Amino acid sequence: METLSFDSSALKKFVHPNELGEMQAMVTAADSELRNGTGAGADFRDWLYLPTDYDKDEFARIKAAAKKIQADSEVLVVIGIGGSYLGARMAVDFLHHSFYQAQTAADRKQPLVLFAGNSLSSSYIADLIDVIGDRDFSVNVISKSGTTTEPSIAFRVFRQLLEDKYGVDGANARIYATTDRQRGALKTEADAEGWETFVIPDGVGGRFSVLTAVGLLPIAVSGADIDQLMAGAAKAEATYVNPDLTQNEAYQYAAYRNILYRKGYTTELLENYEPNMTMLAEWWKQLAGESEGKDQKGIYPSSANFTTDLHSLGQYIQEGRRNLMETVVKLAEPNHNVKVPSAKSDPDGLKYLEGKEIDWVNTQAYRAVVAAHTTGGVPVMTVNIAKEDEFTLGYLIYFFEVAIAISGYLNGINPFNQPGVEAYKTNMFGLLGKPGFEEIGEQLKKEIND
Ligand SMILES: O=P(O)(O)OC[C@H]1O[C@](O)(CO)[C@@H](O)[C@@H]1O
Repeated sequence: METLSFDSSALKKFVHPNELGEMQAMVTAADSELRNGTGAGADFRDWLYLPTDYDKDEFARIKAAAKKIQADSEVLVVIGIGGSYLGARMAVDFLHHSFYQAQTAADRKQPLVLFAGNSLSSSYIADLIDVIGDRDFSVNVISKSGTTTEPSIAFRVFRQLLEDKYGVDGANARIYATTDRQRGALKTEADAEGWETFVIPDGVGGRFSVLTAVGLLPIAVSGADIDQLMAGAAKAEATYVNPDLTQNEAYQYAAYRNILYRKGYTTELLENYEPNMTMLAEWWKQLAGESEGKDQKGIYPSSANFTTDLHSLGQYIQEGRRNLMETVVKLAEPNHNVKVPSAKSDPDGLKYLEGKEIDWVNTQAYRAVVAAHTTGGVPVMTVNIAKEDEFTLGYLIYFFEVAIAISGYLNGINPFNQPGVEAYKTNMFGLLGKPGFEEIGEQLKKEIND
């Protein structure tokens, strides 16, 4: 099958055949805003050409650094939050063994890539230190701003750990900083300490940065093929250039989700039938939520993992409030095919499935769910993907990035800023007593009777 195909055939009950064509003028305008830079946030569109127009020298340095880390470390601790972590995290899950973290070093062959700085949980940090134990490790600290609280705190902890284990010079040789090309606290410190640095390009926002060093270094360290990842993305870049809705499936997806949104389907669930795509949905949730949720509007991005969640959320999806739409990422070819075994007796009534591939059962479940949810009033779209390999993942990443950007313009917002995330940070700095935020802190403490 093709690397990716978008299937909207289950939308018939919800979208009249003429509606897609009626979106064409708006889609053409959104495409022009995106590609000609006439839309809001135009300075942050460099991800659009990233699969082909990237720094080849840096790409070679990423591979060299990955080789060094593979040679001298059993663990790579990747420190970052939001767009500075989700892409690498979802890619490592998508591309490796379902029990990647539980595999022995010999089976995994490459360093274990673990993540920190994506919460403020002290137990998580302590447990991660425990899991590293005596093993050799390196740190990749990733932050565009260089001042984000969660990764900054984690970096202090793991830098200290490195220095205790290897001394200051030894630690400095094991720290890799991915940050702004020239500005920011992290860049300044990296230059002063001699850490190897990689760049988050100016024109690429965090949630669009997985195909920069942000994602590429950890993904390469995990042993995945980043050439293939970029090749898949490059194929998608070439495929999704035509604004004609009959030709461009990424734009179709953008148009349909906006058609549905305007009919009251305000929450979109990204769904999978493969547990190792759970983090794919988390990555997509930031991409969609931070891009589109502003000016008091936007589709709320949520997710569900099937068939697991059919036994928890399934009831709500089938019969709850009718504001849901679903987008399934459906895998065509699993990495392994296991069959339902034969048994001597049939107490579980599974005789009729003996010898059948479990993936075939999975696909019948998907087909059954699409039919049931459609009947229940939930529109379902499907993104069919060929394989769980690097090429397909690169393609899929680009599909979602370009679709969400077009979708944002269709809804009349700036898809590339995120002003809303500052509100909690300002309050938190006030409560923490950060210099410059004292007044806000005092005011808040009064409000919450602290
Ligand atoms: O890379 P940084 O600057 O640490 O930011 C991490 C994340 O935090 C945000 O700025 C939101 O707080 C995201 O947009 C970004 O992906």
